[in-house]
Amino acid sequence: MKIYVTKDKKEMNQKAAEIILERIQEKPDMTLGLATGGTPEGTYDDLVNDHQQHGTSYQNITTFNLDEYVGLPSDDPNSYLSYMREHLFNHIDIPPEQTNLPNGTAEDLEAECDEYETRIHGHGGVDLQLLGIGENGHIGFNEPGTSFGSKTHIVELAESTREANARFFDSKDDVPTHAITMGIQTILKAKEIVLMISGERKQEALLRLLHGGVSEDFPASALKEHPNLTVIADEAAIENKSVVD
Ligand SMILES: N[C@@H]1[C@@H](O)[C@H](O)[C@@H](COP(=O)(O)O)O[C@@H]1O
Repeated sequence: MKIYVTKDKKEMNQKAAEIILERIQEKPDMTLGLATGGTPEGTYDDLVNDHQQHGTSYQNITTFNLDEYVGLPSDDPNSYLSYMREHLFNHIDIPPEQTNLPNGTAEDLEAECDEYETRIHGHGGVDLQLLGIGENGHIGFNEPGTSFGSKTHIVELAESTREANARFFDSKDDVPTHAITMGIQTILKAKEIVLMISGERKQEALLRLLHGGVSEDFPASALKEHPNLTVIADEAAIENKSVVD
């Protein structure tokens, strides 16, 4: 595991954008795994700025998002498809048919999960997966207790996750109860993983990731066994500097 500590969230986001841009330069038809939430917003802003200023092209890039809520129409402002359009897709030259998210309104959700998993691997897998982390250590929407062997599946969201995500909705009751998420095994198959961790609320999760054991009680600990993991944490996520020494 490689770890970078940045002064603040802005620098954390910039570092992740730099890594993504380097990989695009090396492989202009790469497959990018994308995440949502508050953490990567600044990274998407940086990619959009770079596209506008330096013209980095996404014409040959394919993206696969980690997850999507169940039951939100795709044009709902809180769907992850809307998030991705607002923060990235509408501002770069990626053809819409090369952007992939699970369909949370599919009639047969189980079949949708199988199809999404097959689509990812049929495409040759993810080259670089961008990740955030939940306060309880969830990655994607894989809550504590999820099998490390899991593939794309339907999950019931933990109350704490619905509470944490309520800030994007009018109230907690509006947060969907279920989501489709890549499984932990799906995520681990990415050739490279970049995990961003920002802010005081994530201190415990970072501490546990760096110093705890590998256990299904803490989904992010699965990442410790990945051969190409980069963690980018801002200073606010570090309670005590010695944790990264
Ligand atoms: N499904 C997403 C995750 O992909 C994200 O990493 C995490 C942290 O979110 P945030 O970055 O807003 O703290 O929770 C959400 O529920």
